[in-house]
Amino acid sequence: MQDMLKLNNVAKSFTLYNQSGIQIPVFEGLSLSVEKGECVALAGPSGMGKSTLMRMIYGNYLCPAGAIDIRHRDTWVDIASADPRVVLDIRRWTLGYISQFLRVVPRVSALDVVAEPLVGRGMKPDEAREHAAVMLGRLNLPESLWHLAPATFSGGEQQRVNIARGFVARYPVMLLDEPTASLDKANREAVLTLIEEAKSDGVAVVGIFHDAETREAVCTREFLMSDFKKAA
Ligand SMILES: Nc1ncnc2c1ncn2[C@@H]1O[C@H](COP(=O)(O)OP(=O)(O)OP(=O)(O)O)[C@@H](O)[C@H]1O
Repeated sequence: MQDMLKLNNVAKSFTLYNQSGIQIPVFEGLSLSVEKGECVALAGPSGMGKSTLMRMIYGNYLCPAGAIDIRHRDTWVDIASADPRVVLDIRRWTLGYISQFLRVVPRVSALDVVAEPLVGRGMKPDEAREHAAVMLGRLNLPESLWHLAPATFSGGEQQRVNIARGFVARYPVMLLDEPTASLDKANREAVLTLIEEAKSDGVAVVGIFHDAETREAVCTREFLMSDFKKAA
């Protein structure tokens, strides 16, 4: 199988500049490869750096040591050192990220929030909204909410808008940070089906799933973060 993501000797510490420059070591010497169709669960106790690693892969946190290589447009690109314009192109076409919380934009309807990744790829807005409607329907979001801005939605409703937005366009690599955290059983099942479909399409998935049942249902392998814990 083909590798899609390769982390090589990655390390991370935080420096708290407003608290006497205290250093918080997180992990070091971390290497991980993820192939097409795999779903790797980042596992390990709280505070081991699971969310931090996700944000580094997405390019939100700096990567001070090592490389984060992603297969983008059939060439390997190191996100850790890539030009910001290249990172944006990677996010548009190659790397999707479903965080725990929806970034709510005032006055933009749920339908348009979900359609946006497709519009960003050049699809006509009406056609993109049709795809968005299908995805919101699959995630059981009541049609009465589709034309409202998600700011007033419940936690579970916002999470489903976020998931619909993440799955409406196909990304060859996906990062999922607790995608089922606020969902009931029926909606969790809907999300698991979307993840299974992505895997069947060859998407390489990296996820954090605190719920063991969900993890066992979709993950092909666990990656234990505590093996790379950096000593204080
Ligand atoms: N922006 C930040 N600034 C300073 N320290 C941070 C920052 N983000 C995370 N940390 C620290 O890095 C460590 C790892 O945090 P992280 O949230 O990645 O852990 P986690 O394994 O995802 O935990 P959990 O399972 O509880 O969500 C923690 O000690 C945390 O305090």
